Amino acid sequence: MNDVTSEPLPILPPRERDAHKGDFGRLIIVGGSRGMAGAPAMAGLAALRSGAGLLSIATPVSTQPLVAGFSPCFMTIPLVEDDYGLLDYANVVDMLAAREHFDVWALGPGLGQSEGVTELVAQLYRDVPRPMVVDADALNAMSHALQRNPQALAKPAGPRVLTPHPGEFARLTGVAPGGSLAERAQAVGELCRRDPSGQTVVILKGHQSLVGDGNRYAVNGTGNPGMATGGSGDCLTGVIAGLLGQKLSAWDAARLGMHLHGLAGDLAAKELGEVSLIASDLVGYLPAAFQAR
Ligand SMILES: NC(=O)C1=CN([C@@H]2O[C@H](COP(=O)(O)OP(=O)(O)OC[C@H]3O[C@@H](n4cnc5c(N)ncnc54)[C@H](OP(=O)(O)O)[C@@H]3O)[C@@H](O)[C@H]2O)[C@@H](O)CC1
Ligand SMILES: Nc1ncnc2c1ncn2[C@@H]1O[C@H](COP(=O)(O)OP(=O)(O)O)[C@@H](O)[C@H]1O
Ligand SMILES: [Mg+2]
Repeated sequence: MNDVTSEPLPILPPRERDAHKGDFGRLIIVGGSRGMAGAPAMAGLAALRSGAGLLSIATPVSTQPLVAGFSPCFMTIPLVEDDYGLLDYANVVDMLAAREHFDVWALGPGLGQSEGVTELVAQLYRDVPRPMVVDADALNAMSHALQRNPQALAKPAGPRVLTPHPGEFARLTGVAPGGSLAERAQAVGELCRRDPSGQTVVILKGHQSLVGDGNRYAVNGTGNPGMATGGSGDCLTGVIAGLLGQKLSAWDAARLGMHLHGLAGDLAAKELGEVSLIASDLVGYLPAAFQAR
């Protein structure tokens, strides 16, 4: 199977002298819940380090001040929560109303699992006409949505990049972790083809992460086991969203995002040693990874 670099990786165009933040994407991350404020924050920092123009994080009201505290660059949107700090149905209408305002959406980091989360994620997945990264608990929400509606992944209103690790992939597809590269690629292809409109790209993460769109497949050659730590995947979500905000296609943003995310992990491991790698190191080495290409 080809490496993600076998097909030339896209080069981000030089920035015009009169560029402004709107040129590089207005992103929204829907994530976070009580006890998991870090996940959307790591995704948000990674998105900004990857070049996004503007970033908002929509998160339950009790988590909002914690998320906002991670960076002065974060704008935050409070979401109605239930008694457990998880999203309430009430958010669906407001968030759908925002679907035209933001250029790129990323759903899931730290979102938690509840009826309200499943309802909100399933409707945003179907109706947002913009590129969207779907990760973590948003993938778990889509697993629940599929039980009610087997067509929940079909014909989304815009391009989708799904980023499951093997556990999330197994919940979504019933395909257990492991298997050969060819078997994993076949399972990824079947998941992509749940969307006959051909707008879905899937990254199956872990050692030898692979990306597919139902026709093309590629494996990522960067990264190391030092990245097997909480927050690494949240960071990848942010990188891909940041690249989508700079007008890369879903396929190109996934390939370049995987390559640079793993390169950042390799640079960090070289400097820090693999065992000491934490997700915020990954975020810190992203600028170097973007330069190293
Ligand atoms: N600081 C924060 O706020 C953080 C918040 N986070 C947020 O937590 C939420 C839950 O996400 P999560 O991935 O932590 O838990 P979960 O969905 O139960 O899956 C874990 C299970 O899946 C499996 N598995 C995973 N990888 C595998 C592999 N390579 N190969 C094989 N199996 C593999 C494995 O299952 P096992 O084998 O143990 O049965 C493992 O136990 C999510 O919203 C995320 O954003 C985290 O990002 C951390 C930092
Ligand atoms: N052994 C490994 N080698 C290379 N990359 C790895 C390894 N283990 C994990 N990763 C990478 O780290 C990230 C882990 O994602 P995920 O499990 O979703 O983390 P989290 O949800 O805790 O942020 C993925 O991008 C995966 O490819
Ligand atoms: Mg994850």
